[in-house]
Amino acid sequence: MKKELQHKIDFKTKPLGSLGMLEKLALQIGTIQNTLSPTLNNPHMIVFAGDHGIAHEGVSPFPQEVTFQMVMNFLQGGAAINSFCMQHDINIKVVDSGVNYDFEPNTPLINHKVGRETASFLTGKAMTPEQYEECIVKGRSVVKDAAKEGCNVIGFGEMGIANTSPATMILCQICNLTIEECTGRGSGLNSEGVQKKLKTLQAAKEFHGEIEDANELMRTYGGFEMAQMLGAFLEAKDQGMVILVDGFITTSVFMVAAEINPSIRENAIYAHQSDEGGHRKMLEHLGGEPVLKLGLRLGEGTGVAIAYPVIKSAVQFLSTMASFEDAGVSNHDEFLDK
Ligand SMILES: Cc1cc2ncn([C@H]3O[C@H](COP(=O)(O)O)[C@@H](O)[C@H]3O)c2cc1C
Ligand SMILES: O=C(O)c1cccnc1
Repeated sequence: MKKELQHKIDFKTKPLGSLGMLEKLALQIGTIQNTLSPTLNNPHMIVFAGDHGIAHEGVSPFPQEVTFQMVMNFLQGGAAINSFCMQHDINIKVVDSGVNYDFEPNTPLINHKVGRETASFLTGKAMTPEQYEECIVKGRSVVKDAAKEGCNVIGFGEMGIANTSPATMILCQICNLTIEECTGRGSGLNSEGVQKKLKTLQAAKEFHGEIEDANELMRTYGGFEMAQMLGAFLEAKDQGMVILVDGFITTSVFMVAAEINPSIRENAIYAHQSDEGGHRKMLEHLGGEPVLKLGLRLGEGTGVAIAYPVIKSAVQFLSTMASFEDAGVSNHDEFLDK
């Protein structure tokens, strides 16, 4: 199929390779769907939210309650991710994976609460084995439901005050880097704040040591929203979906998914490169080329939603552009740079 797709791309009425990255995306999406005429159907953005015990250690400039306050904001349509999903007709769903707040029973949330917050990974494992397993199952079920609605392209977002800290621990372990090389400002720490975060994460690293097993790594450091996202990534691969990968936190989860199932990389499009320093290192590790580089450092899935129209353009040219033959355009190749 790859060869036929490349032929279809090369014989469109344009100089060879002139649509740049769109050509790579068209080839990838056609290969994922095993067709010369891929389509993107019912795009979904699933935002997982959860609270973190490590938030009490002063690793974020914001208090924990911002997690539930932002969840309310998502539900009222007022967050950045709502704006961009609305702009591009992306179906947004919000999951309470483990927020430290009692939402009203009729709140339009997917209620997958596993706990009120994880345990602080400074002094133990963030999750029990049972909580971790529950997260994987619940994350998978959200994607199964999206698949039933005809969704074949999906992205994930997250909300969880302090979650750049577990993402940092995961990066450090998988890429074999020092905590110093992986720690950044998160949602806006000043340099003094970064030093405090660094010391806390270094202490956690000393406490836990090396963790080779990917599931154990997520159970040790991850949030409920991150572990559910891991289940969701694995399910999206099993469903053959096009998977859109967002920023620093989401990509840390994706790296764990790629340790568990390396072939998931074939389905992944890296929406953007975040301004959080470690994100570039994650993309290098995965061998991923970001679609956009806009200096975003927000999360929520915003990079995915903003990149989505570009990804749509890749499928669009493949399905609607004429070939040289169709259009009667001459395709001389005497001086062609091949
Ligand atoms: C108002 C607000 C909205 C956000 N939306 C996403 N994040 C982002 O910031 C958090 C991670 O950064 P840290 O580890 O420094 O706490 C996550 O919730 C992430 O999604 C936000 C953060 C804030 C404050
Ligand atoms: O890149 C991200 O996803 C990110 C960066 C900083 C804070 N929150 C999210």
